[in-house]
Amino acid sequence: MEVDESVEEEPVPSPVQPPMSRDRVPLQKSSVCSRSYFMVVMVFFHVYIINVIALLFYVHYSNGSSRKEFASSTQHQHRSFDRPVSHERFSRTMHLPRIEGIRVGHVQKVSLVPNKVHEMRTLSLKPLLFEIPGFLTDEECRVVIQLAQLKGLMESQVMVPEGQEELTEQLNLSPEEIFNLLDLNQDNQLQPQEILTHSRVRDGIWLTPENLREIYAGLHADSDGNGLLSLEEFRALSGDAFQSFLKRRGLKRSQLVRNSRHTWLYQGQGTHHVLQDLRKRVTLLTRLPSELVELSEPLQVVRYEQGGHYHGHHDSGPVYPETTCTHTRLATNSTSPFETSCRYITALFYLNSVEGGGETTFPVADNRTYEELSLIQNDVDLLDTRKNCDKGNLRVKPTKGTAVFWYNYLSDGQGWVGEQDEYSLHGGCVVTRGTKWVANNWINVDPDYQRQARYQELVSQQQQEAPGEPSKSSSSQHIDHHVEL
Ligand SMILES: O=C(O)CCC(=O)C(=O)O
Ligand SMILES: [Fe+2]
Repeated sequence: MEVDESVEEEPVPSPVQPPMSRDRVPLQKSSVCSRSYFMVVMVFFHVYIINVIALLFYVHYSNGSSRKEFASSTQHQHRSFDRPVSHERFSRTMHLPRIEGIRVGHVQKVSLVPNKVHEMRTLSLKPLLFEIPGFLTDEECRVVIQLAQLKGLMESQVMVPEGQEELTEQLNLSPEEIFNLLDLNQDNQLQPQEILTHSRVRDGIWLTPENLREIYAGLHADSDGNGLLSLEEFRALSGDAFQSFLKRRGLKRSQLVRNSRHTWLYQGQGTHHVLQDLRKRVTLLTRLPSELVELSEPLQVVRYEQGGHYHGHHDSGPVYPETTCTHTRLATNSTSPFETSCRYITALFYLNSVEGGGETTFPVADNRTYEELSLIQNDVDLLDTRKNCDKGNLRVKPTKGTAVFWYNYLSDGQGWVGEQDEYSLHGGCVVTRGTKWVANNWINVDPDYQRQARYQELVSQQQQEAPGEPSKSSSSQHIDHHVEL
């Protein structure tokens, strides 16, 4: 390419050049060079300074976060469990695998014990629910039942709940305020569903729509007879009118949410090998990290007599921003009123084959929609396992040695716990003949990753500080602070 050098050396003044340009002192070549040189040096100097600062930040923060890796059990920090730990961020190093259901009826082979292959059948996709026949041997069922009997079982639900009147008195609520609390859909009327839900949740008393009609009639509560309570009608009732009416009428165990006895069996080191084996098998089955399973609640063994039942419920509560989990409470120093047992998975074992009834019902499994208030209708209350088990979508027959397991939460799409799966609603149908023995293994995971991580880190530190001692943070707190659902 040819270059017209004359143009370079003697620029032709342009007619549109600003007048000032002519007056400029022509720059010497050497001064142009030194100016450019200065600019380049300055740019390099700034880039260098910025790099050094960035490097210092990187070193500072990367040291910090590597210390805070999830369950960094190799590191020994001299921090006791009682000392508060806060403002830590744990990088996401743990993911929760979720077993694929594929489709209802799909069977997958799983290897859980040497020389045996189990078949795992998908029972529903909403909730994700599986059945594994022969999960326990007959001998293992016998051992678990005998250990529970040896330990002793207690009533799963007390007849008279305490402390409710005190709360009402302390808060000094007006009838309007109580009415508003009960009016879930805020339509200024109390539907039977609203009263029934309240009674079941608050007192654990299972009123039926017929019971309610009987109470209204006995107390002359529904003066216009439309089946609803207006604020005026509600005001006319005294604060504990319902409770006093029920007390006068007498309360039977069959009118409670749950009519069974239960006990808890630890599954850690030093316990019967069958209990430890079961826990290992649950880890293999769920494919969850073993530390999660080990830090979960002990095994709950339940006995239903003839006539026993457990009405429809969720094993775990919904996730609100204020929700805290019982199992991670010690690690978070929280005193939230929204505390629940965060049970990611329920593994339920049938320890005997029941002669009559006693199925586990999943009334809305694989339903297209879920609407809480429409579960209770005047003619059919799908939550009632004494009356309406035959009307639900899915029932599992209790067969000795069979396990069922399901997810109580959906995934958050990033390998952690997401929203509660409302379709996991279930209950134990009334036992019409014989006795029913089951055991629950719940796997606790906090939907808040940071809280779960902090909890596990604290437990691992505690174990390093006092090796061999049972962790104050794990099984024992499930017993001490267990929230009955
Ligand atoms: O007894 C059953 O079939 C269900 C038990 C149950 O849901 C529970 O114990 O939470
Ligand atoms: Fe349950």
